[in-house]
Amino acid sequence: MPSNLLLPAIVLAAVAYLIKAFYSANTSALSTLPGPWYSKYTNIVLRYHILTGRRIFYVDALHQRYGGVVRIAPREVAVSDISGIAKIHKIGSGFLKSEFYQNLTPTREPGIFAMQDPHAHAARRRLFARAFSNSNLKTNWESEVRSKAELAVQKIKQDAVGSAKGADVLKWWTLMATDVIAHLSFGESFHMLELGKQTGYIDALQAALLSGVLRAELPLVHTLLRYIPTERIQKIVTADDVVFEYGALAIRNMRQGVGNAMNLFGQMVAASDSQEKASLRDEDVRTEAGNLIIAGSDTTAVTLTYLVWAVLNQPQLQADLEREIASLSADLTLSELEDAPLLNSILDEVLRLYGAAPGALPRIVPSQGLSVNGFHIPEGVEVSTQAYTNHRDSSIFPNALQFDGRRFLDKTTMTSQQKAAFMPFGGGSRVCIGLHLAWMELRLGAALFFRHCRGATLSSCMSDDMMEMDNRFLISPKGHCCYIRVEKGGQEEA
Ligand code: HEM
Repeated sequence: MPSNLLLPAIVLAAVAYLIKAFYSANTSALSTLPGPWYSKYTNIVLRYHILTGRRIFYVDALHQRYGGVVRIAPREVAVSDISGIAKIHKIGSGFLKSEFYQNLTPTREPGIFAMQDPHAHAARRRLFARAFSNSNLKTNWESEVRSKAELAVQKIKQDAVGSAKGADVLKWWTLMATDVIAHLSFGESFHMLELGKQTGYIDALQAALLSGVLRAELPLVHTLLRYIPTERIQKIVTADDVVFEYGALAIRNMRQGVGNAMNLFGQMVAASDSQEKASLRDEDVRTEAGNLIIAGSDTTAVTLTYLVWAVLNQPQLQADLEREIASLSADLTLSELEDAPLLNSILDEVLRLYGAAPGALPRIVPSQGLSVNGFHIPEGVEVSTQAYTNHRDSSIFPNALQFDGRRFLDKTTMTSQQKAAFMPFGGGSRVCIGLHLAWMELRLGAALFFRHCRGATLSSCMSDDMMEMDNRFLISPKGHCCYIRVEKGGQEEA
């Protein structure tokens, strides 16, 4: 082409592209959905908020402005309407998890968290269900969980008493929750609570997760990073391999383990028939062991951290909770904790406002489409719901933005709307499989803390700003810490 025609050709191509983009944006079946004008053309604004850790706030603000159904990107719709949420998450709805999950999880094969095929997922779920049932956890794992929670609180107390800065509860809850789920997955403790820091395997797991976020949100950047030969970058892009190799330990303990050395997979296999056994191959155990650690560590740790922070911000509530815990037996049995009214009400309230996974749970609309609020969303579009918005809806929860530790004291008064909106552990067939384990850790961690660290206060270095939520699928405090102090002599039981 003669060089004097090159520029006009480029301009013409650009104009044609813009006309096509404009045409398809305005004739698409989604063009009538409410939302900001740019969401018809680009996902760049949404991606910007995801990468800056502010997706939940951005989408929530769009719901406040545009209502319960909002187009947030050309092929993505956010739904906060309760009837829409029920349709998306109900069992057998046909709304499958989107590709997002597979990109996010750092393994070669999709594990239970990311699987899309409903039959394969249901089979894996059945296999896991026994091991994660409340009764199995109580019989086989309560003493491990309890001793780790006791050690975590002992470490918190050691750091908190008499020191100016105090103890970082986020650090100790993270080591506790990671030690718990690592022990269950691998069949032996990583002893991170004893070491006071995380192991190289957990470093690799976190790097693999970071690599997954990049793969999900910025695939081109992820590919290019492979060619940058610095040690730091290579650690991130090759972290998958470290995680995969380490999984061999889970396989060995599944086969050889007895008693405490047996892991959850060993228990699953022992309780399954030969067909089910065959469905759990060695590479699945590697995958699942890593995934369970990701799903079961920061989630519980962050929730416990916000619990301490929220309660310490309300001295009267703190005193009442400490009194309730002090009135229980020296053993703090699980059944006592399950029946402790204020403890459980506070935990529900923490899960409402600060549950660790309040963000988008993306699903793909099935062939019949989704009709909600008078709009029709066609097959193939990605729809997502976020508990952050529903849990803060004041037409559902009165004074929704206020942390009210007594809100759930009498759960028989919960309205059907409240029950439908309350989804800290997700819903339907993909509801959190670790929720009984989470509740065990939350109850034990909180009760032991408020028994042994009575009168704790937030350290003077803490500000509300540091506890603002950073949202990267899960939430975590922006300041990456939560320091508390206990006065000498003030920590003993009354
Ligand atoms: C307070 C703590 C926790 C919270 C708030 C939480 C929250 C959630 C949520 C919202 C989901 C649904 C995700 C979706 O639909 O996309 C989920 C799924 C899941 N969670 Fe948890 N979780 C917690 C603790 C745990 C623990 C301790 C484990 C350990 C095993 C765990 C393992 C899983 C797994 C494997 C899934 C995927 C289930 C499936 O797709 O079938 N979670 N969790």
